[in-house]
Amino acid sequence: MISILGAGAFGTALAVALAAKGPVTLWGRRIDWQGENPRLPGVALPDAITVTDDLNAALKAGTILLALPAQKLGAFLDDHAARLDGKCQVSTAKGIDLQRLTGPSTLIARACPRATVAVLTGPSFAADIARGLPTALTLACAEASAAEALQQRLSAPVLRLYRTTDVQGAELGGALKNVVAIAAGTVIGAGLGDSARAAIITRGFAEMTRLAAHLGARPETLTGLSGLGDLTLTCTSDQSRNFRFGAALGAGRPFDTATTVEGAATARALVRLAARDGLDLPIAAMVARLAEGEVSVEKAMDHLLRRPLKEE
Ligand SMILES: NC(=O)C1=CN([C@@H]2O[C@H](COP(=O)(O)OP(=O)(O)OC[C@H]3O[C@@H](n4cnc5c(N)ncnc54)[C@H](OP(=O)(O)O)[C@@H]3O)[C@@H](O)[C@H]2O)C=CC1
Ligand SMILES: O=C(CO)COP(=O)(O)O
Repeated sequence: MISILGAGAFGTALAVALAAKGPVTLWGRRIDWQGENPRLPGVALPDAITVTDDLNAALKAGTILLALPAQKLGAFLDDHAARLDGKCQVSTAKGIDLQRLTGPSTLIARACPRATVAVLTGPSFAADIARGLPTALTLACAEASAAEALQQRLSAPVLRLYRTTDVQGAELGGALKNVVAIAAGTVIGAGLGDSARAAIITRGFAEMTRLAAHLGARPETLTGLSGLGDLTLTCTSDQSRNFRFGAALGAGRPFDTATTVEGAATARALVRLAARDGLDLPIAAMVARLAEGEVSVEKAMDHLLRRPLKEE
């Protein structure tokens, strides 16, 4: 049995895809809807999905997908560690915890030392998955045999999973691309053009790869679905909330603060990491300041352009 914890857009979309293979439990802390989840409008839920707010019922499954936002995951794991430990836990969160400065896999491993820890990430909008459009993702688990078993269990007719044992690389790809997507959105929202966006994507990718290698990831993982793949998607599509948030910043428009925008807190986490480890992460630093309203778009761009000239 599979349970998905977190009945947001992504948890619900994964439930729809996996329901093609068998029963799925979708848990939310507050289920105040019936039939159609307002976070994923226009999607009818198949009968194979049981929607519940009963965590004990959901935790009867051996495989647990954690589809919570990155900044909520740590406290959730702390609250429920005793019941979650020993299970196979697959996180879908794309972010770095601002307080603990780690990604989801380390949050799980610290809270639940006996758990099998995995990450499911890659270019995939919830709405695309839920509509049955083809999607390719990365399943990362340090234990090769568990990675293979999960790849089989979580692949579905239109959900094609590749596997890797580089958990750090896979989860950093997903977390860091959100920061670059905000920067790309800002460029477009401010009317700076497609050429400037290409520059931000490329230099953002260089920043992602540098940081990931520093944190022990394999650089080639970043060229896969979870890095380059998701970066490409998120920096070029209005479907992305991170991109839309950046576009609103760039255009000086307000943005709904209830929307999940993982890149904003992650950019702040990266600024702290950079200070801790003596790293140069100019794009993350710019996004953090822009998102906090500490600098204007003009000043931020000017600052990036005036950095010392260097080799590529
Ligand atoms: N949407 C997408 O296309 C994709 C999203 N992801 C990633 O998946 C993660 C979740 O995103 P997404 O589903 O889109 O976000 P949503 O904003 O759609 O939903 C977030 C969900 O998390 C729940 N939640 C928040 N805090 C808690 C908590 N403390 N305990 C229990 N539930 C909680 C919310 O419940 P409530 O309604 O009660 O607040 C809500 O159901 C993010 O890291 C995102 O980057 C990955 C790939 C694609
Ligand atoms: O991660 C995603 C697609 O792979 C979703 O991106 P947003 O959170 O920016 O909407």
